Amino acid sequence: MRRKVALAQLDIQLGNPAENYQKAKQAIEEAANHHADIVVLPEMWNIGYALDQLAELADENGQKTQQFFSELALKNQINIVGGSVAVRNGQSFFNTTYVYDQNGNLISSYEKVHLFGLMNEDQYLEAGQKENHFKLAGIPSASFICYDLRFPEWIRTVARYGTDILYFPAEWPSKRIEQWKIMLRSRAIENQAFVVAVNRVGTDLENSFNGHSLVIDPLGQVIHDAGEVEQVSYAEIDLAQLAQVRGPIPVFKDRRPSLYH
Ligand SMILES: O=C(O)CCC(=O)C(=O)O
Repeated sequence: MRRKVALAQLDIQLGNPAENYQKAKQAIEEAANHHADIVVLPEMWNIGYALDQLAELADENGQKTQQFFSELALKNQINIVGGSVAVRNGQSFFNTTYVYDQNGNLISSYEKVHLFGLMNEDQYLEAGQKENHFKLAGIPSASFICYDLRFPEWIRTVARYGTDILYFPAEWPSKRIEQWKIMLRSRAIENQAFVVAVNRVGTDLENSFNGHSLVIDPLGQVIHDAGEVEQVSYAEIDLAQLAQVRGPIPVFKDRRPSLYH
């Protein structure tokens, strides 16, 4: 089984949802025109890290984003891993992913579990409490958000169900991009899964972002690097590779969870 994934490496406009929804719409339509099966967006694409404007700008109960994805997925017959958006729930704010199938149905959602203090998330956001495992385009998958990447025990907790693609939407700053690449490759190798990771480009008030959205195979080989410009780019995943990798080295079967703390 093969699947074509589209990586929407966007230049997110700080505190400008109108422009960002327009960019996301164009990217999803472009991916569909290129016959991608799945399109993936970056983290916090609706407003960027305008955390001090959450009260005015966060999406109330995620309603606007959910309607936006549902309509675009159905109209364009494309599966969407919707990066993440800033969402308001009552008095709390979350960094939330929505996943839609090509019929416009909400498949799952996820609230970022590990908040990144260096970008002040812990001062403004509530942390999520649950994992995000789902089947999309026929593929058992899981998604995380950016800083979650530094917690291999969290990734493994979700991946142990049998997960073929791990998605990582992010706003990962340029200055630590080598760590991004190394850790993404490690998560692919140790979980014997494909990794699809979508970062942003551009700048905000504090950081610059240089993309390098990646698709990595279960051996840890980078099969696609989106480079450093704003673009939608594509990679084909051959899921038959999973059995070839997992057969001779059955990592999940050989685990000794009773010894781990
Ligand atoms: O862990 C890092 O270095 C970057 C994390 C990050 O930027 C985020 O979680 O938004």
